[in-house]
Amino acid sequence: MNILIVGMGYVGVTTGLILAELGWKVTGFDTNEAKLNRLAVGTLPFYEPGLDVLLEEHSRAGSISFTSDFETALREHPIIFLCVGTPSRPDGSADLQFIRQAAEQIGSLMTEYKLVVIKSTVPVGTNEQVVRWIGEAQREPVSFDVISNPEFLREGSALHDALHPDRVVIGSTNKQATAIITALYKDMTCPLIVTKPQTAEMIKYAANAFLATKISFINELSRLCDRLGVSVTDVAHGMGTDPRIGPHFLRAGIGFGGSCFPKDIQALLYTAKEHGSEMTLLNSVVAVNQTQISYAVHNWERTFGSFRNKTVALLGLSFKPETDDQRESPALSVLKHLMEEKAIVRVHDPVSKLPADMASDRVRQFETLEDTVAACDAVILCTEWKQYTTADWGLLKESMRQHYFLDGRNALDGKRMSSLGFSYRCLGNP
Ligand SMILES: NC(=O)C1=CN([C@@H]2O[C@H](COP(=O)(O)OP(=O)(O)OC[C@H]3O[C@@H](n4cnc5c(N)ncnc54)[C@H](O)[C@@H]3O)[C@@H](O)[C@H]2O)C=CC1
Ligand SMILES: O=C(O)[C@H]1O[C@H](OP(=O)(O)OP(=O)(O)OC[C@H]2O[C@@H](n3ccc(=O)[nH]c3=O)[C@H](O)[C@@H]2O)[C@H](O)[C@@H](O)[C@@H]1O
Repeated sequence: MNILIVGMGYVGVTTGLILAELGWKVTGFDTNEAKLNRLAVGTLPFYEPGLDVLLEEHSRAGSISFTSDFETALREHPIIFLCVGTPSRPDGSADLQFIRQAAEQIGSLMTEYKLVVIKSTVPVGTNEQVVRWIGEAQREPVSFDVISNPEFLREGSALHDALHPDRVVIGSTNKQATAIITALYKDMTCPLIVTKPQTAEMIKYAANAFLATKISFINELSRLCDRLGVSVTDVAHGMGTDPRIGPHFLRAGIGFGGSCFPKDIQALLYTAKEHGSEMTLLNSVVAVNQTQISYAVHNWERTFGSFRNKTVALLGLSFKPETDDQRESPALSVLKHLMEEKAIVRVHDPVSKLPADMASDRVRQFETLEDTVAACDAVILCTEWKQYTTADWGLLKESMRQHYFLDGRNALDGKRMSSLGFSYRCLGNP
């Protein structure tokens, strides 16, 4: 079966490569020609471990290719996956303009049956809306189906997550469409959950909202742990061994960021408001996350003093390790705070670049960890890249002016750092 993927971002490229890996012939389309050109020569437009190898392999084998000719591609592919972005509008609602564009283009150009699969994260009711958009754009009636197939991969481990998902969710009311998508995923060993499109759409938002809730829960608890002299890491371990709670997403730190949790929570809250439903808990999840960075910074200031005119090494720019994605990155919020406080900031990230509008003679990015920490008064760890957690801090400390280590991800062993001579502070671990 030939599959056309519309939208060559993190999800589109990963989905395309996974489907190629499952044995299907895939073509990628994007309105951004520069992205297509890069992909066509085997270069990923973003950093994601392992995908480059698959891209090279499947490009060489001819199982994946890229095109900017949508009309021809549509003719040659019976199945179309929509993987375009669904960013937040200023009011928090999901902006469906890219979904609509793609749907109308499909409708206006299709001349025979198509199965449209919505992989993007979209609010409940979008599946029916896409059916209307395609139908209205058709020049003459041609049959088609639209099914929902939300994606649950994480950036940084996209390849593993997409190849070994915990479940595949399919929102479909049509037997023929369900049979086609089931055949596509026949080699996946995980449970296949077939449900109504609206339920599939809600499952995606519910999963992200619940994961974010776990993070805000542990972050709020970490503030109390700080006051009580209790280690939140030990508490998370103790509670996480209960299988009803689980050990994941209980790492306290400077909060969640990324292209999805913040926007998806806002979209769910907007849907709730639209339907007159109050989501008190989810509003609090947002509130905790929004105040977590200022909590962390003020906590550190109590140990370190004011950041004014101090030289600080800020480690990590991306919203989590193993990605170059800086969307809603807590690291950038910490950096903004340090800039407001007139600190001198030496920035490092293994793959992510300092945004040009944040660079100045007081804020510079350095290539190596050694250069970054040299003559610094404090290190602030914002993103727990392995390079930072496994570094030889005993050696790095030698070149620092003062020896404060402020760990925004509770990623290092506090006892060990103290034994190396650091004044080590993290969150919820007094
Ligand atoms: N990034 C992630 O880890 C995950 C994202 N999602 C969801 O998947 C969707 C895509 O997310 P990302 O891949 O991160 O987005 P992205 O922003 O990396 O990529 C979106 C791509 O769509 C392209 N595009 C926009 N309009 C188009 C059109 N009409 N035709 C063709 N291409 C078009 C853009 O040029 C861009 O390359 C979103 O709804 C997101 O919420 C779901 C699970 C994981
Ligand atoms: O819809 C999406 O886009 C995706 O959103 C998240 O994936 P992602 O945002 O890539 O990364 P996560 O590993 O979930 O981390 C999100 C944020 O939470 C933070 N986090 C995570 C876990 C934790 O215990 N504590 C914590 O602060 C991370 O540092 C990061 O800033 C979900 O985990 C995916 O299942 C989902 O598909």
